Amino acid sequence: MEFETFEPVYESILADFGFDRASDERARDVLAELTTPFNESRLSVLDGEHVAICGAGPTLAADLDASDADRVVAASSAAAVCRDRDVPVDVYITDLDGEPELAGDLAAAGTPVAVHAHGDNVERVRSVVPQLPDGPVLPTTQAAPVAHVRNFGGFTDGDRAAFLADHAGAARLSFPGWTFEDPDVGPMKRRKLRWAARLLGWLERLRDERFVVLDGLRDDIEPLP
Ligand SMILES: Nc1ncnc2c1ncn2[C@@H]1O[C@H](COP(=O)(O)OP(=O)(O)OP(=O)(O)O)[C@@H](O)[C@H]1O
Ligand SMILES: Nc1nc2c(c(=O)[nH]1)N=C(CO)CN2
Repeated sequence: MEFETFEPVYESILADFGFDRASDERARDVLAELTTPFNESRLSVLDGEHVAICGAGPTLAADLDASDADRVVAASSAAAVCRDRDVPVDVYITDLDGEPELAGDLAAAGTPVAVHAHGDNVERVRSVVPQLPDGPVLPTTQAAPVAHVRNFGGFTDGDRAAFLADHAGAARLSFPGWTFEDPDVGPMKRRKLRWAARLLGWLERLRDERFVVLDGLRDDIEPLP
């Protein structure tokens, strides 16, 4: 997705959470300084494939057992569940919120790691990114892309994973480990998951696909943009 298409939605997210665009831009610029251009041919493993976009909800382990996807994109701590179940991760998406060792281990194994910088994680970007090998790191932003820092659309790690897989040509997306109405998440996470649902609703319309994970929710989520 082009940033011009995403920008009005980004502005609504900023307004809803009270996030500051200039802080996102500063974080993006720090990430640009700490990284080198990512060779996007590394994402071609997703092209034409049925890609599982793994979320960190409580059903992930069981959903993985039942999944017939060709490829796995793991969002944040979902990658730890994949690792524990010996499910290989093809692409890892993170804002470095969880275990920083996961990003290091996956990048060391050559797995593409999409590292996201935003206004509230710049210190983690500064401490973790210099430890990662250059080639597998795909730097991302939710603000306007600059230099080699990319924005494929999306907000939370999970829905950004879906927008990235879409960009990489995935033929079908499924969503193991996604629970939008999760009683165990706090109010902030709940709000973020609402946005994730809206963003996935937008993406399924753009792709002319129906994501089963949204069944029963569509009447309830405000359409974007
Ligand atoms: N019930 C759920 N609880 C947590 N994450 C979920 C759930 N359902 C889906 N997800 C997706 O899984 C992703 C990874 O979740 P995790 O809790 O590891 O992330 P996080 O680092 O806090 O993510 P984010 O910062 O993007 O909110 C989330 O970004 C979200 O898109
Ligand atoms: N500024 C800012 N941006 C974000 C944040 C956040 O907490 N602050 N959280 C995200 C996903 O959890 C994605 N983007």
